[in-house]
Amino acid sequence: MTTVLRCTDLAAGYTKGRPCVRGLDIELRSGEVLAMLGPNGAGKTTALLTLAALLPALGGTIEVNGTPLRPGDARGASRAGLVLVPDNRALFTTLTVAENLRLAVPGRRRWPGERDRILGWFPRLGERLKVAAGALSGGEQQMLAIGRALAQHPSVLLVDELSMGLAPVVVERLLPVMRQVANDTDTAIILVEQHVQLALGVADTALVLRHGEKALEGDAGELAADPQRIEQAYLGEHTVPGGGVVPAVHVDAVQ
Ligand SMILES: Nc1ncnc2c1ncn2[C@@H]1O[C@H](COP(=O)(O)OP(=O)(O)OP(=O)(O)O)[C@@H](O)[C@H]1O
Repeated sequence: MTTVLRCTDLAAGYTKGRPCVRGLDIELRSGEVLAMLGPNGAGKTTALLTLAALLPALGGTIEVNGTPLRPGDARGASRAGLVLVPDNRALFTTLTVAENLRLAVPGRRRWPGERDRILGWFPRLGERLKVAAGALSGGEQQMLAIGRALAQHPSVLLVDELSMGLAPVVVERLLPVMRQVANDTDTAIILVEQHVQLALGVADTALVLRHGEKALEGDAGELAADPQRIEQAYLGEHTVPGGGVVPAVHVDAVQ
């Protein structure tokens, strides 16, 4: 597997000189699924927006397939194959499912083939092609948002909180599809996710951001088997008299 995305010492944020993400290194190979985890406000969305160059990096470098991206060059990032599914899903709510998909398919690609490829991952959308996107359920809207992103044949797909507003049972069905997409297409995927165990169940690797810095990274399966490490990375740890280290909150508190 080749490295498709490499970011080194990335600093990201909204004000020059005041990064809210610092020193972030990521190396992602084709077909690899990375779960980016961390508590609210840790900087996950900021990191994704910066990788997609929708926010100019405040420091560090981002390379896609060995080519450096210019900070804030969103068009260049998209041409290089970085595609973001934002947490608001960014659909044309008054257009139908078919129209939303059609608009995402570059002209040179044949529409029916592309549509059928996407419906292969999301057959439910096939039953809803003539329905306005705004009338879909939350899960169907998420399928459509991901389908639109896949129509662009990304080499790196960045998915911000797939589970936002969805029932856990829907998330349980959707996350494995992301694994399937990575397997089928060799697309590398970064999943920003609050459902820690579900995300670890489909990812190859995981990292935890806390206060804008990487607090933990490793093999997803190993981390899934050791929830206390995740919990400590989320919540920090404090020492108790006698020198022991205890997590601040019980492991079940981390979804
Ligand atoms: N548009 C913005 N302008 C200024 N600061 C922002 C903006 N958006 C987010 N922030 C700040 O950046 C920091 C990181 O936020 P970010 O949304 O990246 O975290 P997150 O890990 O994605 O959190 P959540 O899980 O709640 O979405 C926070 O301190 C947040 O208040």
